[in-house]
Amino acid sequence: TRTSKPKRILAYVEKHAVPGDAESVVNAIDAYCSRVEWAMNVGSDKGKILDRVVSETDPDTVLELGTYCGYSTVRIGRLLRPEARLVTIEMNPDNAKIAKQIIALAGLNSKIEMLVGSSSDLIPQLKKKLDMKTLDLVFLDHWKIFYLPDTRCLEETGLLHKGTVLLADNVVCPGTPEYLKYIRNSSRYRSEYFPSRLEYLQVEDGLEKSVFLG
Ligand SMILES: O=C(NCCNC(=O)c1cc(-c2ccc(F)cc2)cc(O)c1O)c1cc(O)ncn1
Ligand SMILES: [Mg+2]
Repeated sequence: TRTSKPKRILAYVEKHAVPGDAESVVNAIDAYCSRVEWAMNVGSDKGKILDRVVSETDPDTVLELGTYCGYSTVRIGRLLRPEARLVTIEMNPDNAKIAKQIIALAGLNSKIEMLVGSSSDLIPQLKKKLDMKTLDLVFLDHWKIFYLPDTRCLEETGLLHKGTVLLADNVVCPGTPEYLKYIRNSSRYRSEYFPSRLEYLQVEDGLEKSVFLG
């Protein structure tokens, strides 16, 4: 069947990355998306901020909302300790299929579990499905209108603990106004904005880091 952008990204990664070398997978996707065709990966500028937050948090359990091709999944997974676990939720089954192959090529299958479906359906199941005690880090990068309802759901399902870090992509572009308004005005979070650039472009964007205070 006709190729899709995720399929073209996978083909490029298969050709240019070193199997088992997660860093080379990240670099291959960045090379393709900066030279050939733009794609909605968090990218290398915001990716460096993501790397710093992941390293400082040193999480045992991570939830990613919005896998797409698995760029940030691999970017986060490559920094996790062997016993740490990352669950990533992707709504689009075609994207999930590509992401699974990219995650496998990066050699990160043992740390990463992908769930395909809507975050609002799957978050309530996380607690029992994966014996998830609580989450140390949540990376929000799916549909921007879902950031707030899914954060409320995470609170209500008891998946957040004192110190859980929420890191939200695209709070400027495309923008997540309702989420920002809630999280910056809530006494249950301490938030900080990290200004950056939209992936592969000169447009402003940034990440919002919010620590749950319990
Ligand atoms: O997660 C689902 N889509 C990707 C979300 N991500 C984005 O939309 C996204 C968009 C942009 C972007 C920025 C500027 C621009 F001009 C166009 C797009 C950048 C990013 O960094 C993103 O992350 C999804 C959930 C669902 O329920 N059904 C189907 N798809
Ligand atoms: Mg994004």
